[in-house]
Amino acid sequence: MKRYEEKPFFPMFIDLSKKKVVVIGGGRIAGRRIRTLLSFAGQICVIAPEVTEEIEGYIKEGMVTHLKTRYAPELIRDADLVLAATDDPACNEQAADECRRRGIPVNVSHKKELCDFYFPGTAVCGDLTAGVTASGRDHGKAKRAREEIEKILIKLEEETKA
Ligand SMILES: C[C@@]1(CC(=O)O)c2cc3[nH]c(cc4nc(cc5[nH]c(cc(n2)[C@H]1CCC(=O)O)[C@@](C)(CC(=O)O)[C@@H]5CCC(=O)O)C(CC(=O)O)=C4CCC(=O)O)c(CCC(=O)O)c3CC(=O)O
Ligand SMILES: NC(=O)C1=CN([C@@H]2O[C@H](COP(=O)(O)OP(=O)(O)OC[C@H]3O[C@@H](n4cnc5c(N)ncnc54)[C@H](O)[C@@H]3O)[C@@H](O)[C@H]2O)C=CC1
Repeated sequence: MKRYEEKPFFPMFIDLSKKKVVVIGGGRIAGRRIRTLLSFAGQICVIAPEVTEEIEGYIKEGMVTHLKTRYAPELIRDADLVLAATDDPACNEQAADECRRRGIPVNVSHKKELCDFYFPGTAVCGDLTAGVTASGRDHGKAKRAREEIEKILIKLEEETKA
């Protein structure tokens, strides 16, 4: 697929509240993304033989469902969105291929060139939601921008309330 790298990704705000997001892998990165997605997604399913304590907590609380197994193509059949976030590049790439065949948007955490969308830094405050990306070139900068935006959103919310 051709990548129009001279143009930034369009920040589209999509309704995930009735959608199923499947996260493949249950490590640190998966945990960070799930933590964000909990505010947005209707259903989150994790596919991984082992998960971190953080994710285990979400599962116990009923916030996330868990398929305690390795990735297999049939497990993502009913997914609306997929995050391939295992530490096994071959597995992530296989999942990305399967998603392309099925027309499911996929994020591949070890290789930005395979991402249909980047995972943004997010800030939510009242009705205001912001997402930020550094176009895949500087996640640290995206994080700093998100932190600054968060402060602005909090300030705006307080001003609106006053
Ligand atoms: C391209 C992108 C694709 C995608 O969507 O996955 C991608 C790719 C990669 N990130 C890597 C590493 C780290 N990423 C972070 C953090 C964040 N990364 C996020 C997004 C993205 N990361 C996408 C767009 C990036 C952009 O906008 O430029 C954020 C915004 C959202 C989120 O992940 O929640 C979040 C900040 C959230 C916030 O705080 O707001 C940290 C921690 C830190 O910076 O503190 C580390 C250090 C490791 C660690 O400690 O985890 C590596 C490994 C290579 C390397 O180390 O460089 C790759 C792979 C590659 O570059 O090919
Ligand atoms: N995009 C980003 O922001 C970042 C991406 N990365 C990349 O993300 C990937 C994951 O990193 P971490 O979460 O730190 O790894 P981790 O080692 O904490 O977790 C890996 C997880 O993948 C699971 N897993 C392994 N093989 C699997 C399979 N076949 N099916 C299902 N689950 C499987 C393991 O059980 C474990 O839960 C790495 O490839 C790394 O290169 C790393 C840092 C930041």
